Amino acid sequence: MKQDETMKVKRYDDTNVNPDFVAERKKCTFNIELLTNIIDGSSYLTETRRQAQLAVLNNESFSNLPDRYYASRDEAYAQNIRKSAAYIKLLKEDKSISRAESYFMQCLIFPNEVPPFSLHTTMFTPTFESMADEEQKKLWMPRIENYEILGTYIQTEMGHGTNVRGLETTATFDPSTDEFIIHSPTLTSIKWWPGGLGKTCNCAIVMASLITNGRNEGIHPFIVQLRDFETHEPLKGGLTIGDIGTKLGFHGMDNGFVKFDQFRIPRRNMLMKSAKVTRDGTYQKEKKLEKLKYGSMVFVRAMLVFNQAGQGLAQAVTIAARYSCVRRQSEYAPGQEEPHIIEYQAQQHILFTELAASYIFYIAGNKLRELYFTMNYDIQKGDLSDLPELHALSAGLKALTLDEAVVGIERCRLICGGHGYSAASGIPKIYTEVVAACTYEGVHPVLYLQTARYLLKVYQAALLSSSASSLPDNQSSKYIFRHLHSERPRFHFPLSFVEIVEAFERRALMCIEKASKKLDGLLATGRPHHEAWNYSACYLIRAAKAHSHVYLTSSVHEQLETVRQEDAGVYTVLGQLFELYALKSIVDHAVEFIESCGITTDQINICIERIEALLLNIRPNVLPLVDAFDFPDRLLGSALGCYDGNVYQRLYEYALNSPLNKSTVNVAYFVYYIAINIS
Ligand SMILES: CCCCCCCCCCCCCCCCCCCC(=O)SCCNC(=O)CCNC(=O)[C@H](O)C(C)(C)COP(=O)(O)OP(=O)(O)OC[C@H]1O[C@@H](n2cnc3c(N)ncnc32)[C@H](O)[C@@H]1OP(=O)(O)O
Ligand SMILES: Cc1cc2nc3c(=O)[nH]c(=O)nc-3n(C[C@H](O)[C@H](O)[C@H](O)COP(=O)(O)OP(=O)(O)OC[C@H]3O[C@@H](n4cnc5c(N)ncnc54)[C@H](O)[C@@H]3O)c2cc1C
Repeated sequence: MKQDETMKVKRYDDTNVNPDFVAERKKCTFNIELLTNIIDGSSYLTETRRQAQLAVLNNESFSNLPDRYYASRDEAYAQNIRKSAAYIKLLKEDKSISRAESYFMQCLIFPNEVPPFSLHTTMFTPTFESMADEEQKKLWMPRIENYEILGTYIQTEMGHGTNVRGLETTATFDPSTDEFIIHSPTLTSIKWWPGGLGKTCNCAIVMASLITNGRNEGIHPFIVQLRDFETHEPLKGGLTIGDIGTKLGFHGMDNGFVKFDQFRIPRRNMLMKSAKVTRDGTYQKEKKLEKLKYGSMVFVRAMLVFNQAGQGLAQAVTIAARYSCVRRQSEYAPGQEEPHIIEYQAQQHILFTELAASYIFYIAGNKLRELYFTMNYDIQKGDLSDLPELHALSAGLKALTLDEAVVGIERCRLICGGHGYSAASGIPKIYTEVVAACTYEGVHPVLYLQTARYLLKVYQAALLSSSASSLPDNQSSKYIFRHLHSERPRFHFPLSFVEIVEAFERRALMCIEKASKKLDGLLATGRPHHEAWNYSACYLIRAAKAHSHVYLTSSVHEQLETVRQEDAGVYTVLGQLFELYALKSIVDHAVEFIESCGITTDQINICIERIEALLLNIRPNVLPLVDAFDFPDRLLGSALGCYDGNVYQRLYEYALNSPLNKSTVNVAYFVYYIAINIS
């Protein structure tokens, strides 16, 4: 990005700050900047992010409507298109903007929004790059990269989402014209949901069943032009396209539908890296590369851990923490001033456990992102050996962290009392965006079952081997080999960090063993595999969740070991958050830990006591810990969560801006009530 040397990156504006906040911030015991660097991934990324954010704040084309929460759906969409146009213009003009910079800019330009063009960058382009052959890339990529082509990813249909193999849309090869005919044969086969399809994108990757020489060869990707590049009108020849209507959130996004009626595309629009249809209609495929077609789903799932679970929960926690340090309520001691609600242990228990979770998801999410890019490098070169691991890990972690994050966001809203229910708190918007991610890119029971499928395979392999040496170091399931044939240790309380990680591993191994036994038991009664699998689902899902918890604890523990060498203050606070998250999970799943680690109910009670001690330890640092997330006020969009803590003034301004306050007597009231009463 072209840097403006005159722009100085200032962390926060320290003028006009609520005196309660000034006092709170003085209690800080650690170096906030260092912690921010850890959350971002490095000091370089912190600086990159701040420069990118500043560029957005200083650019008027990215300004929002006077108040985003009062926008109608039309206004929200129009605003997103206006900002998208300015953003894409900027990316085209300044080719030096890096991927990370553009990502940071996008987050602030579209706070808690998935903008209409986002499928172009997150799914359309990655799928095309991964599935097209070299000649196709040469032909299409220049127009994709300069946004002349704006694409979406069309997979889900009205009748099928999870079962990709069950999709009904067909792409039938017609050798007489050298074309594929894309067709929606039924009402349920209408493509439904793709982001940006309704009004915005002019092209798409369409997933459809390939039929040639009368044979159905299964689901394949095709690049399809949907709209005219000049007029933006849907192309003639068999397309009905539109927006699917209002949803729980995503108001600024045109999720769409498309019905294909014998719509023709050239044969070479089939993406032909791993499979192709020749001019005479012969189908050829490279079996080894078949699973590449699932690749963009793996990418987005892996990114959602830090981007939605980590960041979404961290934003809600920031808002709830700041508000809790301003809000005073109830008589704590007779005759004394009402305390800030942060002083109530009940408040602290919810707030600090969610604070801890947000740090865990952020840090583990960053590690998963790095792992994805490392593994994907080989995968794209044709070595798919890491794909099962990456698929299992990203599926399980997407599911677990988002499951926990949405509950956490809602808990944060609840502990803000009545004002949490106002859109002005910013939390409802965060919730509706993050909860969408629990559905898109795969519903969670299904994803957990994918992870479990992989775990059972690893477990079977471990039963046959006594050493883990056959597994590469980066395999998150290595502990299965390590612990299967080793003695369970005696755990000491309070648990050390190393013991915490081993306890999670032992619990996961037990859950995997139980799932395997359950499945084998059902198979032994003569049930067919699909039925035995279905009636083992509860065990399998428990195993997948426990395994995902292993990754969370072990990757954050690894980070802690690095921090220990660097800074004692940061190590202490991060250690407290790690311990709090881990102990709360142990208490929440006490039965599994008692059974797998040979610990007693008394020792669970020690964990409960330790949690209470940790709440006291964390209390002085609560504002600095959320300040370390370094969220600009504009990103949070919250009257309760602003850096300066001037909550009441902002709430009042928000109410005064309500469109209902534009008149003293509302027209509808006049027409339907006063007028009728008068007559
Ligand atoms: C600092 C800067 C960084 C920059 C980062 C950028 C940040 C990006 C932020 C992200 C923002 C996100 C915005 C996104 C906007 C919304 C996008 C929404 C898009 C969608 O929702 S698209 C539709 C998604 N649909 C689904 O997810 C459907 C779910 N269903 C499936 O995935 C599969 O069909 C299912 C359930 C896995 C089963 O399929 P099936 O055919 O039945 O397969 P099998 O079970 O028989 O398994 C076959 C075999 O394949 C393996 N498998 C399955 N899936 C995958 C996969 N994805 N990858 C690899 N391998 C896979 C499976 O394990 C089996 O293997 P075996 O060896 O056991 O046979
Ligand atoms: C905001 C949003 C954006 C989206 N964007 C896109 C997009 O850009 N492109 C696109 O193609 N799609 C998109 N989708 C669609 C999304 O990917 C699907 O909704 C999702 O994959 C789930 O499919 P489904 O809706 O058909 O649910 P179903 O598959 O019908 O599942 C319904 C429920 O049935 C149960 N179930 C189903 N199958 C199983 C099973 N095998 N085992 C156990 N339980 C099962 C689960 O409880 C599941 O929740 C989007 C969806 C949303 C909400």
